[in-house]
Amino acid sequence: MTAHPSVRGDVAVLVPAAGMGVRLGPGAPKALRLLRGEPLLVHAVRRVAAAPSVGCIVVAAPADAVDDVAAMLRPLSSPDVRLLVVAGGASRQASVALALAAVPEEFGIILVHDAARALTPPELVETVAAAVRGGHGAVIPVLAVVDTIKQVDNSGIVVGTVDRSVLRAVQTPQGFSRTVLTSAHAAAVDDHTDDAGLAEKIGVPVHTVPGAEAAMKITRPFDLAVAELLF
Ligand SMILES: Nc1ccn([C@@H]2O[C@H](COP(=O)(O)OP(=O)(O)OP(=O)(O)O)[C@@H](O)[C@H]2O)c(=O)n1
Ligand SMILES: C[C@](O)(CO)[C@H](O)COP(=O)(O)O
Repeated sequence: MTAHPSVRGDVAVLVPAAGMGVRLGPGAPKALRLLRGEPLLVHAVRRVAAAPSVGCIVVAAPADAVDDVAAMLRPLSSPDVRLLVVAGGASRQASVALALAAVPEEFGIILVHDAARALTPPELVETVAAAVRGGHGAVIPVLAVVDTIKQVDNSGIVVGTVDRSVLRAVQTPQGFSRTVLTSAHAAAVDDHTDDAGLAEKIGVPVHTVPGAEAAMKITRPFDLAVAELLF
């Protein structure tokens, strides 16, 4: 991955971690489930904190686990990286909004990540931060789509084949100037699966950078097994 010059500590990263992990199956909230003996959230925050640009991390934890999560993450904080934990909300978007409200005023660049992308390399955090620092108001990491994509109707019959050359699979962290992210959330009228979708809604151009295979989202049991192997 390309190395970028970075400015130590000018970036805040929001880590929504309040989801239940329904698709992963029964158990603790997904961010607290273990990968090689440590919670997914610990893996994710450790990698974010290792990115030189990051000066603050705000985690949105399950509401009944805020104190436990703060204690769990305390060893990852340092004089260079402030760590805050707030209670998350009923949707990812609500959790991001609650974390955003807690970001100290001095941070003008804000990235939004997923605890579920536990193995995201610090270099990807740097790449996204550098693109925002370079003047893009909204930045997302993307990968090419490798499968053929079909559109189907309600009975499962194929309606057509989509041109995959114009499609991208979107990852996190997604990066924003503070103004764009706060305006996008303030204008939100319905739920979106990512923050760039909110920026699109207010007419902000969204810049893409190359994603990373290791930034895969752990969603289903198969993904957790893959992450164990990748580790
Ligand atoms: N109310 C919610 C829902 C999701 N998230 C977070 O948003 C990220 C991406 O969501 P996803 O992978 O879909 O997690 P879950 O919502 O936990 O998964 P599921 O839909 O299978 O329950 C995760 O880190 C998750 O913890 C959150 O902070 N608050
Ligand atoms: C934000 C995200 O990870 C980008 O791919 C994704 O949209 C989250 O979606 P989910 O349905 O909440 O897993």
